[in-house]
Amino acid sequence: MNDMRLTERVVDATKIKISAKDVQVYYGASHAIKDVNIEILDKTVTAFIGPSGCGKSTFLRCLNRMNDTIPICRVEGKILLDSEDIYDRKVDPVQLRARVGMVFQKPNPFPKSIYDNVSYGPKIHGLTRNKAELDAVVESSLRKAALWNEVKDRLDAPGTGLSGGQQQRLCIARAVATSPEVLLMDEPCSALDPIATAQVEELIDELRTNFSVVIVTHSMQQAARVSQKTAFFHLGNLVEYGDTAQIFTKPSDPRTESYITGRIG
Ligand SMILES: Nc1ncnc2c1ncn2[C@@H]1O[C@H](COP(=O)(O)OP(=O)(O)OP(=O)(O)O)[C@@H](O)[C@H]1O
Repeated sequence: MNDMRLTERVVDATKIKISAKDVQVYYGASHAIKDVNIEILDKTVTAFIGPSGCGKSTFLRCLNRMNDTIPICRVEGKILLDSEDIYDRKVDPVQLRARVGMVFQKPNPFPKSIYDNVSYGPKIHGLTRNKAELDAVVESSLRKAALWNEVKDRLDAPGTGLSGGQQQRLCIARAVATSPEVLLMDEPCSALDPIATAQVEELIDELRTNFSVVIVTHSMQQAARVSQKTAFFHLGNLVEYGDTAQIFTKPSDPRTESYITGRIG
């Protein structure tokens, strides 16, 4: 944990972006998330950590209703984005996912050009009026994803032809192209080499100036490097949630302490 930069970290964001209340998730009869309450701040990176199978990804997927796509999955409780209940009947999940974007473990660009990968979201959501505006969104999204300089001369080349790290930054560009308010990242670096991981981590830090970022990670070093807030999950429970520096140096629950010292998980 030599590269932890805990003391540099100041949490100045106070606006609550997502508020989850008494959330339960079931897969059939199996109770995967138990009574989770959490308030996720705007313009902050929040890390979800915990042993394999503790429910990190399940809970992350609740935040943009990705669990809707799993037929046996049932979500109870309330999740508010700003003050709007995202499970309300009136909410269109497709529109919601433009506001709460997601980046997955394995880079998954569409089998289309780099340009088309990034322009797809703004096009289907009607966010631009003409080609010049679309070009501008594609460029600014690729810049936000720190990829523009590497691809600006080959926007028509297939996205799948990029390196793994570039593909993941393309997926980040695709997610930010719809100007989301929240970006969910499910182990976004697990398929990347250390150099690409460092680039994506640096990017995550920049992204929080514009978005609330929630990242699931298996790496405690990564959680310590990129996040200001950390939530520790264990057996479907949110055991402890607080400032990253506090969680890693003075956890208040013995289960958190066991995990961060390597005794469980
Ligand atoms: N699609 C699914 N159908 C049935 N059960 C599932 C499904 N997805 C997850 N589960 C179960 O829900 C529990 C939580 O899984 P989840 O993947 O959310 O944990 P996790 O903490 O993200 O794990 P990991 O770190 O291994 O990715 C586990 O018991 C898992 O087997």
